[in-house]
Amino acid sequence: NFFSNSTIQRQSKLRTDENWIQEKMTDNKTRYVLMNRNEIVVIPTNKRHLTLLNVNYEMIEKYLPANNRNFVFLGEQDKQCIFAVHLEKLVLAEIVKLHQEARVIHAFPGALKLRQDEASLYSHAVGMLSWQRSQRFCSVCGNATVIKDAGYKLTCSNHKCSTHKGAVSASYPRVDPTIISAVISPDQSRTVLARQPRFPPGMFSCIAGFVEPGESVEACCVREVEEEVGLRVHDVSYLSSQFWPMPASLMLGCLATADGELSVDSAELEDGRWFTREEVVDMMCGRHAGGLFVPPVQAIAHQLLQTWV
Ligand SMILES: NC(=O)c1ccc[n+]([C@@H]2O[C@H](COP(=O)([O-])OP(=O)(O)OC[C@H]3O[C@@H](n4cnc5c(N)ncnc54)[C@H](O)[C@@H]3O)[C@@H](O)[C@H]2O)c1
Repeated sequence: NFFSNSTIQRQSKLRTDENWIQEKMTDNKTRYVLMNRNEIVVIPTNKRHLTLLNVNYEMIEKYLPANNRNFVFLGEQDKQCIFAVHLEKLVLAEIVKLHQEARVIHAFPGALKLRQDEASLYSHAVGMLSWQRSQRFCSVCGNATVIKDAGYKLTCSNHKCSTHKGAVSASYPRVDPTIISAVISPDQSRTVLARQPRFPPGMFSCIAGFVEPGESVEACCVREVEEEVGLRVHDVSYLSSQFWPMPASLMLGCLATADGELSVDSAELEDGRWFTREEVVDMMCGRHAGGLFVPPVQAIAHQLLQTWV
């Protein structure tokens, strides 16, 4: 699935080798992916496609943050190391000026125009860098955290902090498991799609929700479908997963059969309906008579519906 098809070798065992990381960081063959929160630096390849700007160490040396903050080693591809770095907006603007066709764009929907492998680099980077930004201080004593393992571990800078003695001695990157399900009628002829108020007008999607502690994927699917559209799910089968960089959901794609009376939770959803297979095909192809549509091909919601139709 899109955002989850990286072709890099993550080389996780080398993250603890500080000398190797330092050497690769400053090697001019190394490539840097630049971002600022939800923005990325790209070069248009044609009207519909973008590529990430390639920058080497020399080009960004003076902008690199102190103490390796906002910085992560993504991995190696064709013997070239790839790092990602979060830079201030003004810095990105300055770098862009040096590259004729480069521009800073909003990652959504911009990242949907990247090649699959670059979209996966972006999702890896945004998941890591947003986690680092959210963990600047120790949750036990409030002192600043220190980055370790090429960006993959944070420890407390206060050596007297109890985290240095306890089992939970460090903070690791966070991934939020989330179910997303195509909910199908028992006769297989219809599926339920719903829309949240924040969706673009006309867009309907599959039922989704975060897994809670103590829940299996199946139990979460049963609960979310019941909560959101009032239907009882009989069986759930897992299809595939997608890392969704908003900022770090792991979408667990399921198919489920459900019956009962549709009852939409109006606190969370603006609308929810049964759609026939034919309607869904029209929505996927952008030719629905009422102008309704489903998420784009890059979203696992689209892939689940594709499997069902
Ligand atoms: N890739 C796809 O096809 C696709 C389709 C639908 C939804 N999604 C993603 O699935 C996720 C969940 O969808 P949703 O519609 O329920 O989202 P949502 O963002 O509307 O969240 C629903 C509720 O869950 C709680 N919540 C928010 N963040 C949480 C977290 N990290 N952990 C636990 N609870 C949290 C909040 O109370 C929030 O109101 C979102 O990230 C959304 O972007 C992806």
